[in-house]
Amino acid sequence: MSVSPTPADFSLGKIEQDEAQAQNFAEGQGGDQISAADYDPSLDRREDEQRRVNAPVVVSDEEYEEEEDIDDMFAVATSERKKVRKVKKVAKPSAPALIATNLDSAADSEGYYSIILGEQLDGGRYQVFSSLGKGMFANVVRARVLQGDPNETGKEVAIKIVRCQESMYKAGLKEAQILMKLKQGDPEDKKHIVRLDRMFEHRGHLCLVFENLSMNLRDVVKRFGKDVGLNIRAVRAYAHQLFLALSLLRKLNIMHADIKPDNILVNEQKTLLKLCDLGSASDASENDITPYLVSRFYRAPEIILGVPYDPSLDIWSIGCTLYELYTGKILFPGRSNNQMLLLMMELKGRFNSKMIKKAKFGDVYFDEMGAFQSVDIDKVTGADVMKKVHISKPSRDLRARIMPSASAKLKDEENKMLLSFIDLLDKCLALDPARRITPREALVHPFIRG
Ligand SMILES: Nc1ncnc2c1ncn2[C@@H]1O[C@H](COP(=O)(O)OP(=O)(O)OP(=O)(O)O)[C@@H](O)[C@H]1O
Repeated sequence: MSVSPTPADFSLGKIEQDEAQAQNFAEGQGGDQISAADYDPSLDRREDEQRRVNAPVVVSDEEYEEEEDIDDMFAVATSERKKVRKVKKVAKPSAPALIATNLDSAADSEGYYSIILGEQLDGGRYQVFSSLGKGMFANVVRARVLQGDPNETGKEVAIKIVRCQESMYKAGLKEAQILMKLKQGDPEDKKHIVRLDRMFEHRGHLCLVFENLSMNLRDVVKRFGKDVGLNIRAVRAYAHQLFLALSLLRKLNIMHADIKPDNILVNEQKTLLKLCDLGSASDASENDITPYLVSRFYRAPEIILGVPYDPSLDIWSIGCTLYELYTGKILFPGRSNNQMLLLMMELKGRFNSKMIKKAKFGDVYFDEMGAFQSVDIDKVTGADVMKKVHISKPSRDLRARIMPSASAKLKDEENKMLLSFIDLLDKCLALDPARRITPREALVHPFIRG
C-alpha cells in the first residue's frame, strides 16, 4: 500500500498529536541536540563556496521530446489521475553565450542581481513581484508570466537569477542540464523534483525559470513544530515523497549532494514536496574526494573520511533530515568534520577498520591503535585540544533519542509506527555506505508502506 499524503496528515503539529513527547523535547529531554529552529544556514556559506566548483557543462542544442501534462500538478500523489498527454518537440534550452564576467551594472559587488520589483524580464515575458531569497549562488524572485504560451499567462513562477561570475554561471548551466535530464526521466512529474521550465539571460545573469513553490521544510518545522517536530504521519508522507525523488536520482545515476530541509520546498497546502537546489548535483562518476561536499550537518561519514562515495551519500542526508523533521532537532550539529565523526560514532558505534583503511584522511582522525583523535576547543584558552577517544558501543542510540519516556502512553499503532520509523532511520544512517538502505528498499519499508 502506498502512502498518499492527505491534508489531514499535515494539519496537526506534534504538540496536539502527542503532547507527552512534545513536552519531553520542549524540556530538553530530547537530548543535547540543538534546535533546528536556531540553525542559520548562512553560517555555512564559507564551506558552500568551497563546494561549488567549476563544473564541465554540455548543453546541446538538439531537440528532445517533452511530454506535456495537462492536469493539476498537485494531483501527483494520487495514483488514479487521469490525464491527456501529448508529446511535443521542444528545443533544448540553448546556453546563452558565456560571459567573461566583469560585473554588469545591474549587479552588486558580489555579482548578485539588484532586484527591481515590477521589472520585466526576458523581453516582457515575466514581471517580478517579490523577492524569495538569496542563496550563495543566486537570488530568487517570484514573477508572473505576462506573455508566451497562452496557457501559462498569469501563472506565477520562481526565477533563480544566478550571480554574475563565470564559475557561478557555469555551475548554473550544469544545474540546468541536470534538471533537464531529471525532467526527461520523469515526464509525468511524479518524482518530486522541482521542474525547470526554461532559461534565459538577463543583463549578463543566467536566469532559471522554475515552477513556483512555497516554504522550505526548515520553515515548515519552525512554524508547525518548533523544537518538537512534526507529527509522524506528516513525516511518513514526506519521507515517501523524498524516497521517490531519490529513486529517480539513483536511476539516472545522479547525486544531489546537498539534501537538507532548506532545499526541500512544499506547495501552499504543505501536502506535496519537491527536492530543489540541484546546484551541487553531479553524475555519480564525478566523485573526487572532497571533504566539504554536502552541508556539514547532513554530510555522510565517507565524505569526511575521504572514502570513495556514490549516490548513497544522499540517503545519509535524508536520514538526518527525517530525524530533524520528527524531532525539531539537528541530529549531528558538529562544529567541524572532526566533531561530526565523534557525534556519528556516539550514535552508531565505531567505524569498521576496513573503512578506515580505505579512507584518504583515515590517519587524520584515527591513530595507529584505532583511537579517535577528537579535537575540541578549550573553553578557557580558545585553543584546539586533542583528546584520544576509544569508542566501542554507541552511547545513545536512535531509539533512546526518539522514543519518548512516556512511550507507554502512545497508542499501539503509534508505537508501531515510531518503531518502524526508527528502523528506517537506522538503515539510512549505516556508517558503511555499502550497507545503507537503497531508495527502492526504502519505498517498501514498513514505515513507508504503512
Ligand atoms: N521554485 C521555487 N519556488 C519558491 N521558492 C523558491 C524556489 N526555488 C528557490 N526558492 C527560494 O529561494 C531560496 C534560494 O534558492 P536555492 O536554494 O535554489 O538558491 P541557491 O543560491 O542555490 O541557495 P544555496 O545557497 O542554499 O545553495 C530557497 O531557499 C527558497 O526559499
